[in-house]
Amino acid sequence: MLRFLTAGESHGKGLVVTVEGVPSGLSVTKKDIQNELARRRLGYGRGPRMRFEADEVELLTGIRHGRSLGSPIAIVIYNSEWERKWTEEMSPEPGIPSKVLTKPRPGHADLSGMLKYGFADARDVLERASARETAARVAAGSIFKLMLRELGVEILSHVTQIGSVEAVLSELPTPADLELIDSSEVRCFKKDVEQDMVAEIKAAAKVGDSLGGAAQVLAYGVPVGLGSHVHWDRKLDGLIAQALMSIQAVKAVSIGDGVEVSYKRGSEAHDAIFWDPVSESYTRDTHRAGGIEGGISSGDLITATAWMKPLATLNRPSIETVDVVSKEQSFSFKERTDVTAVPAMGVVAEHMMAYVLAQEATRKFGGDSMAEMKRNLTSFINNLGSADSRVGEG
Ligand SMILES: Cc1cc2nc3c(=O)[nH]c(=O)nc-3n(C[C@H](O)[C@H](O)[C@H](O)COP(=O)(O)O)c2cc1C
Ligand SMILES: C=C(O[C@@H]1CC(C(=O)O)=C[C@@H](OP(=O)(O)O)[C@H]1O)C(=O)O
Repeated sequence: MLRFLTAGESHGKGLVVTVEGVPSGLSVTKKDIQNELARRRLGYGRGPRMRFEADEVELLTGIRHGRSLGSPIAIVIYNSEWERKWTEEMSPEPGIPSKVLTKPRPGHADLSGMLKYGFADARDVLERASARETAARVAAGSIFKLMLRELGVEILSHVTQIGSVEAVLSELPTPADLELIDSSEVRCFKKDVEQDMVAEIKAAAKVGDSLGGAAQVLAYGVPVGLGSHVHWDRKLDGLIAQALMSIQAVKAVSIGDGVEVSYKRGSEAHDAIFWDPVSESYTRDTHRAGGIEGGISSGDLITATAWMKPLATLNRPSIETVDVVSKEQSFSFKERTDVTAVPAMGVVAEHMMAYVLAQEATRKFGGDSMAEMKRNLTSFINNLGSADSRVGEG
């Protein structure tokens, strides 16, 4: 089964990710991974770190001469600041930190993590809770995207909301629009809204505040049949929701028209089915269900939206908290922070969607090599509708 595991602290030496179950023969280069990591650093409103963080990648195992071997792939992403600033504070050697953080930040994992793991220093929690970890997810996800591309699937994302500014689209972006989206300061497909979003971020930054928002992920070319209706934990919509919700600060996820569809009547809420004699396949001219019915991909465009809360750390005296030693009412310690990270969250969401789809594709089409997996997919597609020969008889 395809799976991945990340390790690493935000200000440690680096992040590590191990990816297991990638078939042999997939073309993977360091450049492919670096390109996706560079996309994650995009977005107006990020803090100072994204200006110097280089996400330096090292491919340790599982890839030889640019192709996967079918063995576990291990990747390291070095943290650019480690050598300069963090060798003492984050040292694995026995010792005492020079600064102990005793005023947990509301909205972060600090206090719950300290209580759960028995720490008196919030840094013991925040280093791992930080969304720095999403760089490792994107490194893994870039491999899943390459796998999916071989199967004809392309995934993209775009920002649909920052703070109170929404981008209402008449047409959804396609993979051909990805470059245009990435060239937007806020990764917004609607150019006339982009400047309003930037203005909203500037206004929040000016008063030391933060913003949330939303990004939509679209997966084109997903074949029918990923996920399953037979068990609750195999439903594709459930798997996507979990993957996107696991991204730091994401607080809501919808599939297709999601919340919006609940306001409609049934007659207006579903995607009618048509037969296209040219392509000899079923088609839909609306995408309300987000490409998933009964937990199974329908062959239609998959869409999901993730909503992010306004970031909890502020560039001004923060939200009230308690000092865990003195128990005195206080303000949380100050950490470097982004004003908003919605554009980056969209990129991370793409890669988490890629994980779910690649994992389900592996489950459905199997194979130890990419060639075998592609043969299995082609055979499945070519035989669609012919599985039960009794249909149409009697
Ligand atoms: C790409 C990205 C960057 C983030 N940057 C910050 C940040 O600079 N400051 C902050 O307070 N939270 C930031 N967050 C959110 C926190 O990591 C998150 O709120 C925290 O770990 C608590 O998790 P929860 O909000 O999911 O409960 C970021 C999240 C993402 C996805
Ligand atoms: C490091 C990243 O994001 C970080 C996520 C983050 C948080 O609290 O989640 C807080 C900030 O950390 P720092 O204090 O090191 O600047 C962000 O920069 C990254 O995305 O690579």
